[in-house]
Amino acid sequence: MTELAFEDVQVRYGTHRSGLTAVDGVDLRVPSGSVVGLVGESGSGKSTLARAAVGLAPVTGGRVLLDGTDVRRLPRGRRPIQLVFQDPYSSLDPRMTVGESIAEALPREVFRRRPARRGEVARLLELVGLDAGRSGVLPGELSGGQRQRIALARALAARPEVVIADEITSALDVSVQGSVLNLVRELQRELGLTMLFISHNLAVVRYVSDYVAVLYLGRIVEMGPAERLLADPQHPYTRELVDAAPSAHRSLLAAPDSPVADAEPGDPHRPPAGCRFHPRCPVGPLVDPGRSICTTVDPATVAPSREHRAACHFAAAVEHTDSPVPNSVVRTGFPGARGDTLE
Ligand SMILES: Nc1ncnc2c1ncn2[C@@H]1O[C@H](COP(=O)(O)OP(=O)(O)OP(=O)(O)O)[C@@H](O)[C@H]1O
Repeated sequence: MTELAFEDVQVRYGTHRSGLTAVDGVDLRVPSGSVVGLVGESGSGKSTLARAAVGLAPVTGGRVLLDGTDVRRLPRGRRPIQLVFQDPYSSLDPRMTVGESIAEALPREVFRRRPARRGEVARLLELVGLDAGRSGVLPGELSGGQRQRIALARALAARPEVVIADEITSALDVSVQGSVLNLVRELQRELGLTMLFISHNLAVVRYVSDYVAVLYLGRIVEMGPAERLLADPQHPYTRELVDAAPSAHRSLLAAPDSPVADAEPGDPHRPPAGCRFHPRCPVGPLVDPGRSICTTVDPATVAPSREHRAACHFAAAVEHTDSPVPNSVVRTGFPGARGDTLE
């Protein structure tokens, strides 16, 4: 079992003058064997963070750590972090049979021995709920849900310690989303995987996650145990997401796969000064001009409790909107950032 940690990670695209900082100082820990759900609207940097973990996006600051070791220092040939994408076509070659695609991802010593290779492909197909006899079909002959199962099998073929699932059910019919999510949960538990599960759909995240982290304009604005955070969101942005999501009483499958908030998303090319959320915040200077601190001072994460934290000067005021005392006096890191613990 392995812990994944992002330590003050920054990802900047483009040049100094014309670029944008898609991920800006993210501290996030995915404890060994647990699922952290990462939510946030389109453009908040979710995929960029995922890609940074596997070297597909440029880490321009901070570090990504696997059990304390910078992923850039891992021995060559080791692929302990596997990324599964929304569109399985991006990871499956349409000209290769699904068996070939899975085999290709096996460790070299297994791939070289034909009987072992065959046996392993059959085992992986069964693991993801498909008939081992289907190894000869092409991805185009399969349904979207089946292709996503193949993509999962291919990711697992590499024997990862960490799986990052990036919107893996978003492109699927609502009718098959549930079965793929169930499979993901079963595999994660059975194999003891550490998982970062990315989705813009809060109902989906609620279903699979032990912890939830909320990303807004490249920054984590709140993190905590899933149940607690969703039942009692501290950051006004998280509250917006929770209010916009289908209620827990409604079926997951009935949940519309819609963005979690309707408001105009922030522009990462020109992030606002102070708190990045202040131009749309329902408890900030828009409603109370006395709260000008939000336009000038970037809020650190504040701690209603050790496990559950929000980066808001007036986090407590989300519930008690008359609270006059800025919470920004309490400055601490997120769970997992530099030695803090989630347990
Ligand atoms: N390769 C790239 N070059 C330049 N800018 C990029 C690149 N990839 C992403 N971006 C920009 O970085 C920001 C974050 O994008 P990212 O795809 O990480 O967000 P996201 O939260 O995953 O959104 P979505 O849910 O729409 O995929 C966006 O403004 C996006 O346009």
